[in-house]
Amino acid sequence: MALPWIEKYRPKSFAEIVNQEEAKYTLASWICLKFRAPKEFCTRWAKKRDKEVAEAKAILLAGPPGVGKTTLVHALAREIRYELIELNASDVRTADRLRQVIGRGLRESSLFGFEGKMVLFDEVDGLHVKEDKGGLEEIIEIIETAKIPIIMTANNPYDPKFRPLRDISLVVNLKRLSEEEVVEVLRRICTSEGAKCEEEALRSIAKSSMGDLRAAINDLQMYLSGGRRILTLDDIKRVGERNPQLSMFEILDRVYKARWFDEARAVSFNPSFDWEQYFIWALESIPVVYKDLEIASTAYDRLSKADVFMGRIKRTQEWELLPYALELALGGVSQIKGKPRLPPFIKYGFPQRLLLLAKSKEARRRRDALVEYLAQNLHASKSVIKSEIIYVLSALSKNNQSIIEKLSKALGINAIDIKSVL
Ligand SMILES: Nc1ncnc2c1ncn2[C@@H]1O[C@H](COP(=O)(O)OP(=O)(O)OP(=O)(O)O)[C@@H](O)[C@H]1O
Repeated sequence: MALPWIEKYRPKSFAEIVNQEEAKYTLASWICLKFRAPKEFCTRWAKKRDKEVAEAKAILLAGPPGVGKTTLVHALAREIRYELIELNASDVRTADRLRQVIGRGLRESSLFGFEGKMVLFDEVDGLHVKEDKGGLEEIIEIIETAKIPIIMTANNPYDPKFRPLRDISLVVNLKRLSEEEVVEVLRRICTSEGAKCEEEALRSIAKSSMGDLRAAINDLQMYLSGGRRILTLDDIKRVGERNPQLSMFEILDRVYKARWFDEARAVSFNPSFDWEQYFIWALESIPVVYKDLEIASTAYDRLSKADVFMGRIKRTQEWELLPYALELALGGVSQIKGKPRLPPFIKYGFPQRLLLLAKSKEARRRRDALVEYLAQNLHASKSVIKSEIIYVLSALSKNNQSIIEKLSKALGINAIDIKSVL
């Protein structure tokens, strides 16, 4: 099963993480000063004695995408043999949910001889402070009271709304990787994949990645997909200097017309590949491409299985399942026994579901404004407004035009538009 290379080559130890020495020293020092950690690890990495490190209640790793924030925390957990409880913004959506997940993680005893537990809040800047009611406060509360290491990551923690989080944490900045460092990692991957990669080709990939190692590794895997063993600068020029940002029409075309499984699968390495969009488009394009009912139903079956995997990955963060989901959704939809020869030009339609959403966008915006206004003024949650109040209001306003006029005035939206969403 082909694992994405960013997972296959994810560093397992501190030493394997390229650059980021400052971050490694700070993180290790904090752990060694405040928690239990193996002596050899502390001797090697805990080089800081600053007061601010010793006093930090939590660590906030900040830096651009793909420079090793998440990898650093995973490697740390492994080095000190701690079990990692990993949370992302969707787990933190409400304080209750967060308490539930953390509580369960901390209550359950560790198997496999872990020495302790630690928590990673990945991408805390993905929290929508306003909607994620109580999520931020709850993280702060957990940090204040926790007896275990709590580490967060963020691309941009400098937004004023995260001020309270910054105030109780030590912000550790990770550096953007240099072109040279990116080339070095790519070169190592080429060697272990048994591929001959021209130095200039790797340099070109590194240059366009702008220090994002994840993007660079994904690009390399895309260029070497389908079992290719040689990569030259010409190959890269042919495909396009920067990764081709494929439109959804091109993505579908590549999937359906792929000659072999890996070729279809390679579409996912394209930086513009968006799983959720692909799903919507594939769902509607299957009957356009496969006229034969049996073939179409096999394709649907595989797509739906992929969706089950994706749902499970989102819920449980079991990323090891990702290759299975992608292979079913791409290779599985593309390579079906008895599939007829496809015509050179297929008219993929723009999905009806997306069209409908686009058409109703303005109406939804007005409705959202109304819901927001009512929620604030009636001190009720948005879901109560949507499920109950709106209907009452709609019924009342039928015989009482003044309600509409008052709302129209308060919201600055004309009365006809208000009426249309009630
Ligand atoms: N400093 C590094 N050394 C070696 N490999 C790295 C480094 N940074 C990133 N990588 C590679 O890139 C992949 C992505 O890295 P990681 O998930 O840690 O990025 P990140 O900084 O957390 O990015 P994001 O903010 O987008 O989540 C890793 O699986 C690893 O293969």
